[in-house]
Amino acid sequence: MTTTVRLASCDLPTAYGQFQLHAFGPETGREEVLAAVHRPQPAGQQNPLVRIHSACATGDLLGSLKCDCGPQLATSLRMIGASDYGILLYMLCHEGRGIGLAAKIRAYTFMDQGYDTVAANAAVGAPTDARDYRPAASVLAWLGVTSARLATNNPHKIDALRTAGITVDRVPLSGFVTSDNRDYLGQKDTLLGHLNSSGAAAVS
Ligand SMILES: Nc1nc2c(ncn2[C@@H]2O[C@H](COP(=O)(O)OP(=O)(O)OP(=O)(O)O)[C@@H](O)[C@H]2O)c(=O)[nH]1
Ligand SMILES: [Zn+2]
Repeated sequence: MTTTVRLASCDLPTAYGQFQLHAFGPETGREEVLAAVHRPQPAGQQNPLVRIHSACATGDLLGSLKCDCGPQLATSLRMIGASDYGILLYMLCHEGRGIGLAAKIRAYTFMDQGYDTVAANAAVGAPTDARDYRPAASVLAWLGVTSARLATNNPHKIDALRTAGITVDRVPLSGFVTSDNRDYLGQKDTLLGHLNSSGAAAVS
């Protein structure tokens, strides 16, 4: 595995609050993780609210109703912006559960024919999930995070941080169900082992 290093930083005022941005990636190559840190009193709070968000151009940018990424991202940013210490890790390298945008779009055409999300990935020759969370753990280590409240329904993210020595409490981030994403959210629970992605109660 290549080492994840900080490539650039700046301050950024946003609709959700003031953030410090850091781009991380391998020493030679493209950036992989955008870290947005909201910490109004830098010396004070520990145990940040953390969201590790896998890039989803269709959901995050276009408002796709086929998944829950868009509302999960907006809700996370609202929660982080309202917190005393919060961190969004936007995983640029995790589009399509790590298989990339083109492969995800190809998989969507199979899902439109009735394939579930696992079978659709297989139909395009892609693994079910190709995400590596070690860069996210490296970024949190760089930020000095030793314990976190992680907003997720995905147990693999929790396991990855714990393996890296970070203490994790889970904050559920579910309930963003639409008629278009209902089947997919159910498949996340039954096929991918997620913790009630399709649950009724949304985090506010
Ligand atoms: N291959 C594939 N990727 C998808 C599909 N729908 C969403 N994605 C991608 O899945 C990633 C988000 O994963 P999810 O399983 O929705 O959620 P998660 O990030 O694992 O878990 P949470 O932390 O609970 O949100 C993003 O990179 C999306 O682009 C799909 O049908 N096929
Ligand atoms: Zn999505």
